[in-house]
Amino acid sequence: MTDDHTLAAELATAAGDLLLRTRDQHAGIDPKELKDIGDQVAHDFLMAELAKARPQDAVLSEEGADDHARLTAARVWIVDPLDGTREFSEAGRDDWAVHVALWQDGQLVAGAVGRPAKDVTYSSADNAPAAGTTGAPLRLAVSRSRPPEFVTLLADHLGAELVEMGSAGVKAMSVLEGQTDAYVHAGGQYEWDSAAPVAVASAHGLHTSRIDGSRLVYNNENPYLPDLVVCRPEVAETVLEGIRAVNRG
Ligand SMILES: Nc1ncnc2c1ncn2[C@@H]1O[C@H](COP(=O)(O)O)[C@@H](OP(=O)(O)O)[C@H]1O
Ligand SMILES: [Mg+2]
Repeated sequence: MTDDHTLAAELATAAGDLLLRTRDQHAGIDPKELKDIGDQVAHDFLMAELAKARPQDAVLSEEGADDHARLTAARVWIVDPLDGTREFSEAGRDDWAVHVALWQDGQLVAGAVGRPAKDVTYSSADNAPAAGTTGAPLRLAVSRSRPPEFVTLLADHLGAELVEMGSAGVKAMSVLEGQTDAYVHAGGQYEWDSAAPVAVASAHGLHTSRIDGSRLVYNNENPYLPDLVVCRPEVAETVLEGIRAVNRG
């Protein structure tokens, strides 16, 4: 049987290929319609494949009805079939992703972030350390369409640069690639936005937490998980101290 890390990566890659084909087939249609089609085809694909490969497991998907059987299940796949939906709908953009994570007995145990337009899938099966950084100033990955004011204040406090891009997965993986030093988000998000990125980032030795430094906890009854930090371990204390300072005002 395919192991969980490999399955997550295979599914993220295959759903990503499907999304690339879907985007080509529907080139030129109304972006709103393209977003809906993308969300749906990737969701349907992942649900069908997980039902085949892991029929006993529960699934929490951004695009599916929430089946509360997951709350007593030992294993739950947490998936965002298309993260960075807005960017997917804009011709030529490559900052969108497919997220597939597995939660088991209280923690994330496997995950993959597919970045189809770049032909790359990041996986918890790999544990190579994150790529190096250039040092000062710190670079913070931030939403291009709705940067939280909190992160702008943090960048001011730290003397950091903001690097704008779409998708939570793409932002977290930019830390892994050494393109940024930290991804800090606050003000709203759901478990599917961060589960796979956090599983992959932590497998590669990056720091992952809530903005108050506490552990990110998944498979809660309410999947709202509004904030997170993914960063290089050597800057974690600086970033968390900066967050405390911004919160103190
Ligand atoms: N304030 C907020 N409330 C809820 N979800 C948010 C949010 N800010 C960002 N997100 C979600 O986080 C993902 C990355 O967003 P961004 O690129 O703006 O940082 C998006 O997922 P989806 O594309 O799956 O909807 C987006 O919906
Ligand atoms: Mg998302």
